[in-house]
Amino acid sequence: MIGGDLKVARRGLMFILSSPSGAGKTTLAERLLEKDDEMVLSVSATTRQRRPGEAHGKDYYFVSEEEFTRMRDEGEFLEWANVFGHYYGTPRSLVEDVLRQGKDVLFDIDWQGAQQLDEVAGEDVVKVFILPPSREELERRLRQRAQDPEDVVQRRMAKADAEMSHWAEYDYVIVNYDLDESEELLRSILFAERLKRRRQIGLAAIVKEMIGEG
Ligand SMILES: Nc1ncnc2c1ncn2[C@@H]1O[C@H](COP(=O)(O)OP(=O)(O)OP(=O)(O)O)[C@@H](O)[C@H]1O
Ligand SMILES: Nc1nc2c(ncn2[C@@H]2O[C@H](COP(=O)(O)O)[C@@H](O)[C@H]2O)c(=O)[nH]1
Repeated sequence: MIGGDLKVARRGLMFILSSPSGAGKTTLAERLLEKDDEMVLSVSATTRQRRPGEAHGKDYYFVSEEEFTRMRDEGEFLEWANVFGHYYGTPRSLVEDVLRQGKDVLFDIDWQGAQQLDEVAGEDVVKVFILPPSREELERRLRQRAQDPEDVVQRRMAKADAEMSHWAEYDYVIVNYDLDESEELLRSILFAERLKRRRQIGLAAIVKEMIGEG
């Protein structure tokens, strides 16, 4: 995408979106992916129930607790956490494959996962926190999504403060007032991060060819 066909070889990055449930990160992730062929979504495994419209292998790998435990114990996850009473984990293999191709991986994970990826992948990680405009708007969005029963909505609202208290651990923070504006801001962050000198590993060879060795 950047540089058209004549691309400078670059190191792929790990682009993490976190937010309290309902702030809009899944919607923003879908929008980012729609127009970007250099980024691939990390599809997590989870033990939670499938929501209407969700597909196995696209939104999540829906697995039993036994299967999740087996995957965890065999080291198949790059990170994993218990969120809202269910297990969620990032399968290692896709992430490693995509990064090896010099492409980026997009993660929709909570603060616990973001901390773990930071520990294992440090320099390759870019963390963005999405805040809702207000608590009232967060609750409205959770309800209008109309995919969770009332007790689940209540539980997620009760956990929103705990998730939001981690905002300062992130590199960037976007208050998601308007989807179009937030999408544009996210894309700006992504493009700037791709252009960081240390990620453009093909630059040295290009410059060497232009100016010679000395
Ligand atoms: N800026 C916005 N203005 C109005 N509605 C929005 C905005 N952003 C997202 N929404 C809506 O809010 C609802 C929740 O969004 P979404 O499912 O993307 O949240 P999420 O952060 O991924 O939640 P979860 O962590 O539970 O997966 C959706 O119905 C979405 O269309
Ligand atoms: N640490 C991880 N958190 C994850 C992962 N996959 C999703 N999540 C987070 O869980 C909550 C709830 O998601 P929902 O789809 O049930 O609404 C949300 O904050 C996700 O970001 C994961 O692999 N690891």
